[in-house]
Amino acid sequence: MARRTLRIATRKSRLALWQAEHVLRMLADRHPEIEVELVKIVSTGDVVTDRPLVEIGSVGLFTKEVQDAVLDGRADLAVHSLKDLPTQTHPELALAAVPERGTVEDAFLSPKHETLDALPPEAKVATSSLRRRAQLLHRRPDLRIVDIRGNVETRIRKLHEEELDGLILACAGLERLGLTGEITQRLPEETMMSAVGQGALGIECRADDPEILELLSTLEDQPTRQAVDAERRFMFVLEGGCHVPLAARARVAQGRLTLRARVLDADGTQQLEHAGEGDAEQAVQVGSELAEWFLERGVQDLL
Ligand SMILES: NCc1[nH]cc(CCC(=O)O)c1CC(=O)O
Repeated sequence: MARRTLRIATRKSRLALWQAEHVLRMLADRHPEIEVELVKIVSTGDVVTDRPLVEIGSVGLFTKEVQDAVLDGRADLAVHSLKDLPTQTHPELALAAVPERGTVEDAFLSPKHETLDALPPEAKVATSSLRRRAQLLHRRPDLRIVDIRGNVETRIRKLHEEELDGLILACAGLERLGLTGEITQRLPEETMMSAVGQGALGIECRADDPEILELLSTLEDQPTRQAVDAERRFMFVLEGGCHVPLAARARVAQGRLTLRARVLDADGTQQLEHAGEGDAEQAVQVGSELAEWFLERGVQDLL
């Protein structure tokens, strides 16, 4: 390595810092000769917290500024929650490594109620995700879904302060922040299918930086990469950039990949679900084929 010090671009939230430090530790373990440091960046998604995510609307709200730091040379690599990283990749950046995935499921948090199904009629549940909102309403059309913004700790504070009956968050974030004590119920896939890339990290560097690409390849976990490749291709083919309530979960075992996906309308009135499978090495193809299945059934009209 010609460079003695590697700079990792990350957001400043506690979760983002944990994730960047996790990557830093993995790099330090594998390459003790290299110094690694963090470059902390503020993203639009962190600054604009008074408006619903859907309204701000642009993709890459949490990732663009962090990518910019890599593009203009302030950092050598960037660590993102893969869930937040648009499926349309920047032409000058490469998704150099996807490390082993953490917990994929969502969690239900509630100070008053023991399960999601035990919520009283018209209970107030907070989330800013279209996917979570639609799936909640599909199961419980009576629920009042309220928008919530801010980082994980802020949302948990609001849950307790603002008379909310429940909150949905990713288990992965809560585990990383040592907040599993806040989890009331881990939601099964049937109730709340996870987002594309949920629980996984994406590490980007400049596409024309072979030294860093090779170094980062040591962090790669192949089954995770195959799973998220299938999920991301599914979303890429279906979405074409607009936000729709969509969930997808791939699993890889013994070289086989199964991909299950769900598309809903905004109010969860209609839900379409289907699964596909194939050789894990054909992950991308499994993703596009499943997306085609949804397109053939007129899912665009649903959206
Ligand atoms: N958009 C917010 C975000 N992005 C990644 C995570 C948690 C980690 C993950 O799901 O991979 C979260 C918080 C949440 O959804 O609860």
